Amino acid sequence: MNYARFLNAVSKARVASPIRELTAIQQRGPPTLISLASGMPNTDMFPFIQASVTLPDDSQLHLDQKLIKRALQYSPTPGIPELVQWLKQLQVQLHSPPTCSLGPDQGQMDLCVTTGSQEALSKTFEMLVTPGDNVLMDQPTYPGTLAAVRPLGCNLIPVETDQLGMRPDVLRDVLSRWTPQDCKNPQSDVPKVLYTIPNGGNPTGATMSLDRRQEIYEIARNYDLMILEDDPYYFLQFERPRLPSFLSMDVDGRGLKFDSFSKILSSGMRVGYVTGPKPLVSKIVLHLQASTLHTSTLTQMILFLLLEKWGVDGFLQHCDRVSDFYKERRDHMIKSADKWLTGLAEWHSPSAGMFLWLNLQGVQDTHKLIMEKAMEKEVLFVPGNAFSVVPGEPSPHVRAAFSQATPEQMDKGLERLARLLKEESQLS
Ligand SMILES: Cc1ncc(COP(=O)(O)O)c(CNc2cc3ccccc3n(O)c2=O)c1O
Repeated sequence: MNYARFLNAVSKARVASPIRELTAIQQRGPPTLISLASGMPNTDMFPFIQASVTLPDDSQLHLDQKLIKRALQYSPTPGIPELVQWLKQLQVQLHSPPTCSLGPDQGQMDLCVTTGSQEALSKTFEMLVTPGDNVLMDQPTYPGTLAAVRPLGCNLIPVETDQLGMRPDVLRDVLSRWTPQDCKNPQSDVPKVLYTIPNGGNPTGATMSLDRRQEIYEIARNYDLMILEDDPYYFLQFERPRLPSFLSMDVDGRGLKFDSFSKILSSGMRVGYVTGPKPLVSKIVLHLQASTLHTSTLTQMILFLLLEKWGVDGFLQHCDRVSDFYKERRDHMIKSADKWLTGLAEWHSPSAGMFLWLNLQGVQDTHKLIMEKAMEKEVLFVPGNAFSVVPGEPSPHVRAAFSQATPEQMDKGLERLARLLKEESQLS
């Protein structure tokens, strides 16, 4: 892979921060190392002596006086080494990335901890996108990604999805404006980046079939596309075994995988990790060095203590429990949808994630209906136009989340929506 083709001028101009490099050297150095280099504060002045977190089995994660001093101090930008190592081993065990066997400059698998996958996504678009670029995206898609990429002045090209995720036939049709040879022409405006949410898509709940993943990867090879695999719902796949990731089939080193602990351990801890080719992950690290410096050391330490205690098997058992929890809530939501919305809306039962994508019959655009009328009925959804790649495009859809509401609240909420739809149809 020629990674220089994908970096924009800003990212090419990023160089290592000498101070951050010294932090890394100092942290790797022997205890006998005397450093008068870094401006790290003296931890003796921090008013925190110990910290403990209690787990469901009443066991404790404990940061003693020595550990908490480290946890309250600056740490390496890519993440605290023990957490980075644990996560790399997790990726190898789950995905067997072909990129592990590539050389460092050829796309060897690397990984960086980020402050939520949202930070990784925004830094990645800021690394890859130049104003005027054509960028391929799931349609509809996650508004947080649209918020990150839209201001960069690129041309977002929607690629329709259905209940099986991004449609390869539509992708081929979109790309037919160019030829595969165009990717060898630096002057061509052929797209270089494809963004997709393969599991439990936000907002559609769609999970991409294996055939489509393989077909889309081949299209990406043919047009030399980078695949941004936004995957916060990977562990919320309700069926096992989980479907293979793009990371697991990435023989070229053309993918970046964005993982998150938000849906499985804590959204407020703000810990995500991006896995991908070393040349690109290194550039993301440089961007972090010039912005957040690193994800909270304290948060990383608490997370690592938990993962070290659980081990991979224990972690995956926890993920299975979480997945089963959302599968049961999906069942409640579908049962209520069948009861109240049959004939009024259409939907597909999601096989992952926490969202149901409702197509409201006879409604041209749900925005006004939801923001005004539904509020009167005291029920809230997200109107479909919030997820459209094309700004302001009307949508007959609403996104319903089954993550927090109780089964009774889901049932009452969909009943209220049904009543609203019936009233509207009588008025029209
Ligand atoms: C596809 C996709 N990619 C990345 C992210 C970001 O995850 P993180 O940074 O690792 O926590 C998300 C999080 N999605 C949402 C977040 C959220 C936060 C407050 C309130 C509402 C929220 N709603 O509705 C969301 O969908 C996502 O769905």
